[in-house]
Amino acid sequence: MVKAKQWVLKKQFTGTPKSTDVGIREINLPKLKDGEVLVECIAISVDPYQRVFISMGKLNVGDVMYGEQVAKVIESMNPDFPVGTHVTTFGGWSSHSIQTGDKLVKVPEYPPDIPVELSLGILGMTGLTAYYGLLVTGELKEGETVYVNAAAGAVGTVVGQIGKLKGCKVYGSAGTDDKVKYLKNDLGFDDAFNYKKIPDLPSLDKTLKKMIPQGIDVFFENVGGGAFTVVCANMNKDGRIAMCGAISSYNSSEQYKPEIANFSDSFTMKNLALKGFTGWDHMAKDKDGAALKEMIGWVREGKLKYPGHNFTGFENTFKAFLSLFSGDNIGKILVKI
Ligand SMILES: NC(=O)C1=CN([C@@H]2O[C@H](COP(=O)(O)OP(=O)(O)OC[C@H]3O[C@@H](n4cnc5c(N)ncnc54)[C@H](OP(=O)(O)O)[C@@H]3O)[C@@H](O)[C@H]2O)C=CC1
Ligand SMILES: CCCCCC(=O)/C=C/[C@@H]1[C@@H](C/C=C\CCCC(=O)O)[C@@H](O)C[C@H]1O
Repeated sequence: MVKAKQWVLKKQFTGTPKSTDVGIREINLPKLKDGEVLVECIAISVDPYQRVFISMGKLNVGDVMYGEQVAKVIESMNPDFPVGTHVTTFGGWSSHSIQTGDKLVKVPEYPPDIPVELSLGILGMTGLTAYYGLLVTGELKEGETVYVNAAAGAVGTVVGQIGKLKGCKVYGSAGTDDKVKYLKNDLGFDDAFNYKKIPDLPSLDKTLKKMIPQGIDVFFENVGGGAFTVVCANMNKDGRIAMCGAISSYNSSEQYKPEIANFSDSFTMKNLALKGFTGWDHMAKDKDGAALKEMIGWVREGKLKYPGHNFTGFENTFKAFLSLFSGDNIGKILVKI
């Protein structure tokens, strides 16, 4: 009999999640039935949407925390997924789980120098969100100017690098001086700033005007809040906003803040386009995985770096999750089991 460790929701989150809102339990998993496999988790992905799922009421108290993991098949009653197969699956924050074939995606046969964990980051949901958001939703063209916030994160680091690969000017903001240095010195951003050092929205406007005098063509929005209006005011005619997320609101219970001012000045007069998207929807439409193939090629050729921070040990999953909101780390955050 195999025991599985699971993180479960003990109390619906209000504000920043607390350690008392979740807990670890151990359960005995039943024997496999035909078509099922037993997977052992290699790494768990912690992602901001997992916080939003709680606000949306998608999880009940007692449910296993939702999320994607990369795992290895260790017992199989499904010939399509023999023992040893590496898969990604929404197995949640669990050490072991029983899955059916329709809930599993085989990790592609990567070259030996590419670790399977990248299927949760640059070669998975966050990397592909950057790719599709910038190139498909944002319709980025060579020579244009991109601005991305949360730029030193899992999605932001990839947005900036793809922007540079496409021959564009790339600017970003992040919450520490070390992150800003990393963006400029290691990832090739043309410039970046620490938004925590900007005292108010008029100062943000001045910063953007000085740093990006040519104006922004594609705004890759990860953060939301009052800065949104200011960035839009610094966009060029026919600019596109790829609305990826709004992490600044995820721990807030205020639902309707009147934050969009000067709507007509920016949107009507400059013909701006605002489009939301999920990486997930784009992936489902990209049937032959053309984006993933291109990303694997760029990683192999050393054209894309994949910074990340690994927490070690199942018991550190919640700590890893909280670090998304405190902004302590650069790149994709994973928990290695
Ligand atoms: N549409 C889609 O399909 C997807 C959307 N997303 C969205 O993309 C965004 C980034 O996700 P991801 O790359 O995984 O996460 P990150 O790796 O970027 O981690 C989150 C970062 O957000 C910043 N942050 C946290 N709280 C705040 C705040 N209150 N104000 C400003 N910045 C904050 C922190 O960096 P800093 O130091 O800069 O503050 C932190 O490091 C999120 O909004 C997420 O929901 C992600 C994946 C898919
Ligand atoms: C749930 C809002 C999250 C905000 C943006 C974000 O981080 C998106 C990430 C997606 C994520 C969630 C996708 C869909 C939510 C469905 C809600 C519903 O009504 O069922 C995940 O699927 C991968 C990312 O593409």
